[in-house]
Amino acid sequence: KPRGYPPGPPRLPLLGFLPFLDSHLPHKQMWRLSDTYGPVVGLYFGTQPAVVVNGWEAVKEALQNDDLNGRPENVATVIQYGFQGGVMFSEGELWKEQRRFALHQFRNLGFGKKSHEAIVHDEVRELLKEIGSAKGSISLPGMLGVSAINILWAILGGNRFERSDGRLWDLVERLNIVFRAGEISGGIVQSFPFLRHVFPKSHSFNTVLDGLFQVDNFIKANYPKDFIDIYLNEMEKQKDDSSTTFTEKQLLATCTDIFNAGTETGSATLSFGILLLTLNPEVMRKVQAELDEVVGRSRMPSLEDRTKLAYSDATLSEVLRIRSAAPITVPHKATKDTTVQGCRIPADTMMLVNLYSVVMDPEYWQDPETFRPERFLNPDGTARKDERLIVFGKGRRACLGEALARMTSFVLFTTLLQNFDFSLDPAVPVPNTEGKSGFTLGPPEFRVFAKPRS
Ligand code: HEM
Repeated sequence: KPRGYPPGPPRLPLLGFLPFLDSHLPHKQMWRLSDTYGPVVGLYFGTQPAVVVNGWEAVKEALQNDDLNGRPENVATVIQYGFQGGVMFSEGELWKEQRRFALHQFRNLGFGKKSHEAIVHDEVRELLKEIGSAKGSISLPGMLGVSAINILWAILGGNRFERSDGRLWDLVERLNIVFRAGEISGGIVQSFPFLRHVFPKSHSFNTVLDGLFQVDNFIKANYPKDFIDIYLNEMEKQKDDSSTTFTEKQLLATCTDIFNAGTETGSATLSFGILLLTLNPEVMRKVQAELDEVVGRSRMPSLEDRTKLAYSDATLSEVLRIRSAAPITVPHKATKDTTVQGCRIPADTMMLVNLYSVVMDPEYWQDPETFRPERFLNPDGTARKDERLIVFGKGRRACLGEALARMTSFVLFTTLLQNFDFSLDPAVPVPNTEGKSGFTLGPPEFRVFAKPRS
C-alpha cells in the first residue's frame, strides 16, 4: 500500500476487493464502507488501486480537482476502436478538444433548447398513440428507450425512425442487455483482459462487447447526418495537421458514446418516474391537477410552462434524486499524485464517485427514502434548486447531455401524465423498487395499465 493511501477493507492477492463487490447494488455497499473507513475508501479491483469517494464534502472536492479528471483505460473501447477514444472514456488533450467541440456543436444543433422541443413533441405524439392503442398492460422501458434514441437521432441527424422499425427495438434491447451486464468497476477483465477468452460465450464482458459492436454497426449504417456533416467538415479543415484528433474512428466513438449514454439513462429516469407515481398516487393526482390548471388538455406541456409547473418540476427532481440512473459516476483516474480530504491518491488510481451517498444522505435530506417532491419547493410554491442534487456529476467531467436530458424528461414526463392515469398491473408483482445495477441503474420489471384520462 502506498504511504498515506486511504484506509479500506482487506484484499485478496491478485483479486483485491472484486470477489466481495456486491454487483446487485454496489452504490449502497460502497457507501457502507465509509462507516468504517471514512469518506475516502482505498480498495483494489484486481491489482488496480481504486478509491471510492462518499459524502458531499469529499465528492465536491474530488469532482472539482482537475488532477482527477482522467479515465482509466476502458478495455472494451480499446478493443472496439483500437484506442482510448470518444468523449466518455478518453482523457487529456484529445478529450478536452473533442468534448469542447461536441458541446459547442450540440448547443448549435439545439440540445435542450426551445428549438428542439418540436422534435420531442413529434416523438411524444407517436408515443401517446402507441400507448393509447396498446391492449392490456404495457412495459414502459423499451417504449421509452425507443423515444430516447429517436430524439437523439433527430437532433444529431435531422430525421427520426418510424417507431414500428424493428431495428430500433433491437437496438434498445441490446443496449439494455449491455447496461445490465456491465460492471461499474470494470470487473475482472479490466485487470486481466485475457480472461475474456476463458468461457468466451458465457463471460459477461463478452456480452457487453458483443452488444457494443452491434450498437456501433447500427450507428455506422445510419450515421446521424447533421452532426456528422459538421464533424466531417472539421476533419477536412484539419486534414493537413498530423496531430489532429479529428478522425473517422473518433467520430464513430463519440456517436457511440452519445447513444450509449443517452438511451438507458433517459428511459430509466422516466420508467422510475412512472413507477414511483403508481406507488404514490396522491403525487400523480397533484401533478395532473397542476397540468390541468396551467396547460389544460388541448396542447402539450412545453418548456415555457416549466416555471408555472413547479410541483411537476419538483416531482421530477425527486425522481432523479431517489432513483438516479447513474448512482456512481463513470470511473475517473488520477492523472498525477493528488489528495482528497487529506488522503493520498497516487497517479493512475481509479476513482469511483458515489453520487448516491450525496443524494440519499439522511443528515441532509432527513427522510431520504421517502418520495416527497415538496422538498424541492420553496415556501412560496416555486421550484427549488439544490446544489446537492448532483445526479449529472459536477465539474469538467459532468454529463455532456444534462440540458438535453432535463428538457426531454420534463416534456415526456408531463405529457404522459397529462394524457394517462397509470396503475400497476397486479398480475406482475414488482420485486423491489431499488432497480437493477450494471453500468447504470435500471428499473425493476414492472407493467402498468395506461388509462386515457377522461
Ligand atoms: C437522466 C439522464 C442522465 C443522467 C442521470 C446522466 C448522468 C451522467 C453522469 C453521472 C455522468 C458521469 C460524470 C462523471 O464521470 O463524473 C455522465 C457522463 C456523460 N453523459 Fe450523461 N446522464 C444522462 C443523460 C445523458 C444524455 C441524454 C446524454 C447524451 C447526449 C449523455 C451523455 C453523457 C456523456 C457523453 C458523458 C461523458 C462526459 C465526459 O466524460 O466528459 N448523458 N452522465
